[in-house]
Amino acid sequence: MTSLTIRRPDDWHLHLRDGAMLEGVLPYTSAHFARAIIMPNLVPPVVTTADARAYRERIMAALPAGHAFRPLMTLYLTEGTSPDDVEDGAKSGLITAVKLYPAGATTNSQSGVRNFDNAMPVLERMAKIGLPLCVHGEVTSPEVDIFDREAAFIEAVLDPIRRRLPELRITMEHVTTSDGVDYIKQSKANLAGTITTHHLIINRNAILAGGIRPHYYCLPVAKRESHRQALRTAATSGNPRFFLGTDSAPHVDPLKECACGCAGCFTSINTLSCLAHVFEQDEALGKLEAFASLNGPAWYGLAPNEETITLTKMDKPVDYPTRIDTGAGPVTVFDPMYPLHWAVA
Ligand SMILES: NC(=O)N[C@@H](CC(=O)O)C(=O)O
Ligand SMILES: [Zn+2]
Ligand SMILES: [Zn+2]
Repeated sequence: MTSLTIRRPDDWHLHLRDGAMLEGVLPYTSAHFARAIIMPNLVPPVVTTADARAYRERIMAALPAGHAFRPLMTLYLTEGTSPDDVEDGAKSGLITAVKLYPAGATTNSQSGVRNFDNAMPVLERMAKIGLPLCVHGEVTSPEVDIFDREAAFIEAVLDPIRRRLPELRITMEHVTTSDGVDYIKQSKANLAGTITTHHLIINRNAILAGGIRPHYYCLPVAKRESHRQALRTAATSGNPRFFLGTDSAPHVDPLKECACGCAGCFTSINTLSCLAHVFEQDEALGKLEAFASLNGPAWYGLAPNEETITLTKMDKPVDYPTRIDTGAGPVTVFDPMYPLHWAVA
C-alpha cells in the first residue's frame, strides 16, 4: 500500500505549554489533528474552570489562520479542587476530563494529589456526572524502582480507586508496560488507555545504551523490549480500549541536555509518519484509523471527525528537522532512529 486515507486523527494527551512555546508547537499539532486533550500541568497549573477558560483562549489566539482545531480542556486535580467547579466546567462543555498527577510523579506535578482520600469528593462527583479521569499512573515512593512504578500504581492506587468507584471512567495515560495493557484488557468497563508514539518505538536501551540520550527520556520511562512489544500488540489490535495520546511534551534543549534533564519527547511534528511506519511494520495499516481516529472519540463520547487525511509512502525519506526553533528556544524533534517514508499529504 502506498497511500492511506483515514478520518482526521485526534491526540488524546498533549502538552502545548504556554506563551512562546505554545506558539511554536501548536501549529504542528493543528496541521494534522482536529482535536487534542490539553494537559493542564502549566506553572501555575490549570486548576479551575476559569483557569481552563483563559488557557483555551490563549490556545485559540495562537492558532494559525486557516487551521481548524478544537482544544479539549482538562483540569489539574488538587486536594483543594471544588466538586462544584468541576461540575460547572463539565456542564458548560468546556471541560472534557480531569487529570490526576500523583504529587512528584512527573513534570510540574508538585501541586498534585498526595492523599487520595482528599480527592474522593471530586472523584465521586465525576463518577456521578460521567466525567472521565485521566491519570498519570506512577507511584512516587522513593523505595519503588522507577521501572516498576506503573505496575505498583495499578496495584496500590488505580485498582483501589476503581473498586471504590466502579462507575468512574478512567483513562490510564501513556501506558508503558504489559502490566498496564493486561490490566486494561481484563477490566470489564470504564477503563481505557492511551499509548504514545515514542513508546511504540523505543525501549530503555534507546536512553541508556552506548551513551545517555536525554531526548529519549520521558515519564513514564521507556521499559524493556517485552513491554514495548505488548504496547505494539495493543495499539495495532484495533481493541477500542486503546488509542493515541502522543504525550508530545516539548522542553527547550538546554533543559533536556543538562545534569538533571526534564522528561518529555516532542513528537507532534512526525507522529503520524512514525505511526504509519509502525503499523506498516506490524502489517496493521488497516488498524491505524481505529487507533488514531476512532477509538478515542468513542471513549470520550464524541463523534469521529468527518474530514480525512491521506498518508502517502514516499520513495525518498521525509525530511524532518532535527530541531525546531520556538520563541522559547530550540526543541529537539523525536528521532525514531530510522528513516520515515510516510508523509501526510
Ligand atoms: N511525559 C513526560 O515525560 N513529560 C510530561 C509530563 C507527563 O506527561 O508525565 C511533561 O509535561 O513534560
Ligand atoms: Zn504523565
Ligand atoms: Zn504528558
